[in-house]
Amino acid sequence: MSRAADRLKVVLNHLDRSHGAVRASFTSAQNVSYHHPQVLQYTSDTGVLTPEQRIAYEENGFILIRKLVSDQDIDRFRKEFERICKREVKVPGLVVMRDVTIAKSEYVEGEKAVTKLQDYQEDLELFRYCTLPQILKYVECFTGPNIMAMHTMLINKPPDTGKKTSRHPMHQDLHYFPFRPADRIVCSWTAMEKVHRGNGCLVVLPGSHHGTLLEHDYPEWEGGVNKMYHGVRNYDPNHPRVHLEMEKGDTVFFHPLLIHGSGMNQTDGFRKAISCHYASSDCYYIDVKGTTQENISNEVKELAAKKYGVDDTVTFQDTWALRGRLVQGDRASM
Ligand SMILES: CCCCCCCCCC(=O)SCCNC(=O)CCNC(=O)[C@H](O)C(C)(C)COP(=O)(O)OP(=O)(O)OC[C@H]1O[C@@H](n2cnc3c(N)ncnc32)[C@H](O)[C@@H]1OP(=O)(O)O
Ligand SMILES: Nc1ncnc2c1ncn2[C@@H]1O[C@H](COP(=O)(O)OP(=O)(O)OP(=O)(O)O)[C@@H](O)[C@H]1O
Ligand SMILES: O=C(O)CCC(=O)C(=O)O
Ligand SMILES: [Fe+2]
Ligand SMILES: [Mg+2]
Repeated sequence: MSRAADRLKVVLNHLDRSHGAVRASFTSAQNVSYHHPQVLQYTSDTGVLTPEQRIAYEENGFILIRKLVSDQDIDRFRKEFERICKREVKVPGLVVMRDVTIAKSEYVEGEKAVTKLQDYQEDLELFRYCTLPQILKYVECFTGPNIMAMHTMLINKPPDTGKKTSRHPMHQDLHYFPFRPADRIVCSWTAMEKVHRGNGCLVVLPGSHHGTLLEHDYPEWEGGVNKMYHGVRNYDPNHPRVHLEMEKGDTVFFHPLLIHGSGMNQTDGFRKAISCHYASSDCYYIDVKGTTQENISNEVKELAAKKYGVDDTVTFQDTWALRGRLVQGDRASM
């Protein structure tokens, strides 16, 4: 463990023994703690995360919990995914995204054409993922007790066609979110099968969540890039990278500023994962005009205009408020 972690651990032990001050500083809206320095910024003590796990998240910006979701649940999500691809169910608001090379070439039917389902919140069977008690138990450590499911995805990373478009460029998810504070947002990402370097597992830059939101844009990739797959413009190429190899049911929770992406799928199977971004319902919307998020906000509004046939009185924030679903506690400002 690093010296910083050693120091955190000493202070944490001290605080746990004293007045529950870590919890107090976390729940206070302003994070004002008059008598103690705020040692743990990212998690609260709900008795779920061990001190070691809290320190690890503090340092790394992610935490991996093995076998959190059962095989039975994952098999149900997979079945529902197949039904959706075969168009046996129609889900309001769902975006079925096809890989850019597939979409622009031959006609492919069924799940082999689908790279990602986005916004499955109206599908009761898939949305069950966002309400699983064992997931929410962890989510609460990051968001606090009032929890909204803000963004839902089922990723079906296709075998690469040779153009490397199955990659997802390195990015921070906060780029897409017009709400704050960032520390009260967390992504839960569950492997639906074994994911490894060969089929394009998640790649993370540990500790990058300590930085600020960076400028994002389309990477200059010769073979093309999927719609809205923005990447961080400049990140330190020497920053250590970690490939998150996971088994079916393993779940990673990560901070929205953590720089991450996924590599090419070099196998002939479709690499599946299901995810949900949660936020405290006490978060608030921000205006992204004049910020680095303006580019994605314009793309989303343009898409929303086409998809819902609405005009530009629908704001980037509205598109989020419409999709968000309360999963625990009370709905406040979101
Ligand atoms: C709201 C953002 C939320 C993100 C939150 C958290 C972090 C997540 C990080 C990400 O995942 S970023 C990626 C987010 N992706 C999306 O939000 C989904 C974007 N995709 C879509 O909305 C649709 O797939 C799209 C509108 C691009 C296409 O759907 P359509 O049903 O209109 O497809 P169609 O096959 O009719 O093709 C229409 C045009 O789009 C093109 N197209 C289709 N799939 C594409 C693709 N994947 N990339 C680029 N272009 C694509 C297609 O070639 C064609 O071009 P042309 O008009 O030039 O002929
Ligand atoms: N040239 C590149 N520019 C920007 N990002 C890249 C580039 N090549 C890979 N990446 C991104 O880096 C991350 C990790 O990729 P990684 O190197 O693990 O996969 P890969 O290049 O597909 O395969 P390999 O493991 O064999 O190198 C992914 O998010 C990927 O999109
Ligand atoms: O490749 C994946 O499964 C994750 C992609 C990702 O980070 C995202 O969609 O935000
Ligand atoms: Fe992401
Ligand atoms: Mg590489």
